[in-house]
Amino acid sequence: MEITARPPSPTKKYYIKPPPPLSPASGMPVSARPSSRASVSPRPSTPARPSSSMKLNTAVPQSNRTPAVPANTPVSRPSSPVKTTGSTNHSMSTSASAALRVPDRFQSPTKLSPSPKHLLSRPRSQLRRPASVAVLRDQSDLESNQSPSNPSSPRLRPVSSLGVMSPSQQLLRQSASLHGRTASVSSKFSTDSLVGQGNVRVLVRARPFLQREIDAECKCLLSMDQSLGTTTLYRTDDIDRSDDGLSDSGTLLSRRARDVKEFAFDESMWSVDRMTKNTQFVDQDLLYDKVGREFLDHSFEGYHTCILAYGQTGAGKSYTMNGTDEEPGLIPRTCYDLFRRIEKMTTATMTFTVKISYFEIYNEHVYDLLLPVITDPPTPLKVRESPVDGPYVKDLTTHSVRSYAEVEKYLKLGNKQRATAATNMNATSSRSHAVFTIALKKIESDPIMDETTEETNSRIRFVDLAGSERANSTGATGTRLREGANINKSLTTLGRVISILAESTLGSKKRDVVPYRDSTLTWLLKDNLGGNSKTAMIACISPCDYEETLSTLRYASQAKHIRTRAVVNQDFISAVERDQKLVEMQVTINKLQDTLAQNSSTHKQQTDAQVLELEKFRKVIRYYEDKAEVEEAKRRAIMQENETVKRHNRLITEHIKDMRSEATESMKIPDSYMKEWYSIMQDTVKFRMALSADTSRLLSNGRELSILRTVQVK
Ligand SMILES: Nc1ncnc2c1ncn2[C@@H]1O[C@H](COP(=O)(O)OP(=O)(O)OP(=O)(O)O)[C@@H](O)[C@H]1O
Repeated sequence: MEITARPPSPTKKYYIKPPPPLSPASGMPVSARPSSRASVSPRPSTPARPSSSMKLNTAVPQSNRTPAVPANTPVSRPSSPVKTTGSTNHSMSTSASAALRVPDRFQSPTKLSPSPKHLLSRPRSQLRRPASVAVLRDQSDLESNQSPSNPSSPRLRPVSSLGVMSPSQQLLRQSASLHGRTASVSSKFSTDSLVGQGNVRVLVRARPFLQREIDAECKCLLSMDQSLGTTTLYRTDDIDRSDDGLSDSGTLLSRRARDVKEFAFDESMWSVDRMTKNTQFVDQDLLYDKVGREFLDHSFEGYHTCILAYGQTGAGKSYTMNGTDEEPGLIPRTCYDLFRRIEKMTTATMTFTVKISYFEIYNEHVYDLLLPVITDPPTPLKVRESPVDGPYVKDLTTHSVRSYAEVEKYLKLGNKQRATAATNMNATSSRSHAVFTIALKKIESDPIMDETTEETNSRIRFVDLAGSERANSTGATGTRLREGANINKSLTTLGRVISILAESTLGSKKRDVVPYRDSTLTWLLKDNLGGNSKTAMIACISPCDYEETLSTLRYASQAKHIRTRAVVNQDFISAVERDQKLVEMQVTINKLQDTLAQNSSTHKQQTDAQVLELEKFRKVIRYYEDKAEVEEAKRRAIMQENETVKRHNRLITEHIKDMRSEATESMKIPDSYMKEWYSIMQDTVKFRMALSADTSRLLSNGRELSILRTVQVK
């Protein structure tokens, strides 16, 4: 497991391959970066490098390859997320020998339906891709993909089979032709693919009826014209439609014409039922052909890509992106195809590394879905902005993967950890926006023949948005209600971002600030919505919910006006610069080693001093410990002595008691003596009393006598 490093410093010097000079179809500058980022100086004009896959088959002479950039023309690349250095220790080359482990269900067509054939079953000869897209087209590739059930004819009906078109359909066709987008699907956006800038591709997919809708006898409110990419929505099924949806005159008849809404998209994909006449049923396989394969092509060309699934809750977003075990969706199919191509393209001079990450935005907080152990409660991650790479999730884990089986393991883990809950509308409703990212790095170098090392970094992003919902439809209360409010808030911000970006594309004079920062979702998708990315939105709709479907279609309709400017994220390093870089890196390594060695010697000295100090302390402690022991011994001796003295005292006390009692015993006076003594005492008292009486008589006599004498003297 790896932790994403902070994006590299913007001061790094890179050489950027210049875009092809002009698009032959549009005459527009090819791969032009937005003017705000125009500080990038282009490399000296060189012929466009042939795509790698083309090289595989056509053996382009090395001398024809892009010449080395002179070492004195470095340019700084302010906005490209391409890294020629940094986190190389994490990267892992996927060599030809690396086993591409294919799960059983992809290996045996008889076992389970999603066999390789199932995943990639459409013959490449039938694929409707822009001419510019380079793909493997060798014979084995074609053979391995030949579908027996569908040997030659694409499942598209010819335009001529549509009959007479309604005026609005004709208008749509005219307008499409005016913009160079004819009904021929194969020509759609080829120009955009060449120049790397173009509108967000918008595809609409209508899902089948769910059991509860069948039980409620809901009626289908949709029809599609796939050749024009139009989707028509009716308020009720109260329309006069013949089997093919057209009246005798060929026009759609509605009694409530004002409630019929018609929208044109790049693709309108019918997945409602296989029985609808003149309508091609879009299963997971065909869906991958329509959008997944082409976007993977772009990734191999070096473009950042993003596919978003938008729609009402229960409209089929998760089914479209992830699918089921039996019917894998866009993400597993893309990953499977990715490793299949890597296996074929890896050579001694061309290697690939693949890293993945998966996070969700739940209640406006970002959570890593690929952490093996999630804390309870889970820790939200912070969103930071780098001047080079724009907004990114700090500390999000990225995982190097070498086979589809490894990706599948991570996907399962992530999907298991994603917040889902049952609502009235969907038994497994996603309560968060999930973003699965594949970082693909292609390194081409031929040390013998070629002077340059070419590095192409592209990012494939799949965004499964949480469903827009009305609280009364979902029956949400409490936590679900709060989740729903947050979901709606971020989707509303996404809507505002889309609307402002669309207005600016349509040349509105009003220059509103795009409120990317108003929600975590739009902030993290900033580049995909209005910057360096080829982006597709798949609007998933229910066949029988007028209001929600209308709102989704309006949303999607605005999104198709957004224009992004994707550039090939490619860097060239000349042999001289590469060597210089190696020398620089070696110098840095040496410096670091010196610092480490210095640090360790200083550290050793410090440690020795500390050890001495510690020893001193230990000695002091030992001294005090010894002292304490002696004191303790003394204390114990005194205690013992004390005890002995106490015992001694007790004995003496007892002895004294004995002696006293003995003495008392020996000093006892016989009763006769006592009686005698008593009578003597009584006599004594009597005598005293008599004496006292006599004395007082004598005294009174004496007083009388003295009075007499006094009188006598006088
Ligand atoms: N194209 C389809 N073919 C067959 N079944 C489909 C299709 N689209 C959707 N479903 C089914 O419809 C149900 C709802 O689809 P899903 O869970 O993908 O909706 P959601 O838009 O992701 O909803 P939420 O936003 O609530 O997560 C699922 O049972 C799914 O299998």
